[in-house]
Amino acid sequence: MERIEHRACFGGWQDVYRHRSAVLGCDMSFAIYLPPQAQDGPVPVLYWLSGLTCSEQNFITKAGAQRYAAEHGIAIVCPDTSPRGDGVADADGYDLGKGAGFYVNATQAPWAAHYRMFDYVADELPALVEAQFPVSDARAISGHSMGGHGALVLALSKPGRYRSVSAFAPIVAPSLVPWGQKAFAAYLGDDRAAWAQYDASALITAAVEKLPVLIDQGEADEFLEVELQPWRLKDAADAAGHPVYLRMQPGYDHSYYFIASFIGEHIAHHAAALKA
Ligand SMILES: N[C@@H](CCC(=O)N[C@@H](CS)C(=O)NCC(=O)O)C(=O)O
Repeated sequence: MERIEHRACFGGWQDVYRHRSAVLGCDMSFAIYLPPQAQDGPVPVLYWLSGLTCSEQNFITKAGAQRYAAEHGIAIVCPDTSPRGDGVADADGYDLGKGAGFYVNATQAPWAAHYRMFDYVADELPALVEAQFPVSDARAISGHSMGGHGALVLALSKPGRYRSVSAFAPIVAPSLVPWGQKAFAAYLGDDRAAWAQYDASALITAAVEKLPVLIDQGEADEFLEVELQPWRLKDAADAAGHPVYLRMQPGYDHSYYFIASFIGEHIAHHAAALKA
């Protein structure tokens, strides 16, 4: 593992590392913010999953989260959104292939060789982070859009792994919307049972652990009606008695201006659970 960026930030450090991922079979970069409290002992970790077209850079340069992470004494780990490198399959569109891993374990050629972002985020990355940095095993997870989908699916399908979960403008029903249908058909084939394993609105009907879910969604989000449809998760959760707090935010679009506006509240939400 090699440190490739190191910057002082709100009394802590915003770093980026490169490492060899055995799960993905390629070199990967991830970002980690270590708050000032990490100098005195292990701190809890929030995992942030970004959306389509992003790398580990978008969140650390645009969300303004470090101020709140420093206030609450929480580390933030941001993985990339897909496997990377010359030997890794890709497609022309921005919504499939590199930058669009959808946090699934692909089963179909040519994707299955490297696209195993579910296992990478659930297991390999936390094991590495917990072995190498002054962090505890108290974990929270959040994300945006495709990353909101990833955060919801990971929290719903790995009971006990995370103490809290939230999302910004998540893709909540990938099996039913164009972004998800394109990616799932490519990565998982046409077996709808395989799709359901990665569909938060399907998973929430049978989740054994009822972690409260905080969601912020901009009402002026250009992807709201066709790709996001957060009411699908809310309706399924209400029917299952699973607490979902869906906050519709007038005027906000899909961008990091929206994320920056509410990230402080999300970090406070996670801090309450991580320190309980
Ligand atoms: N740029 C794409 C949309 C992709 C997009 O909005 N990506 C979101 C996540 S789904 C994002 O975070 N973009 C990068 C950024 O805003 O920094 C398009 O051509 O329609």
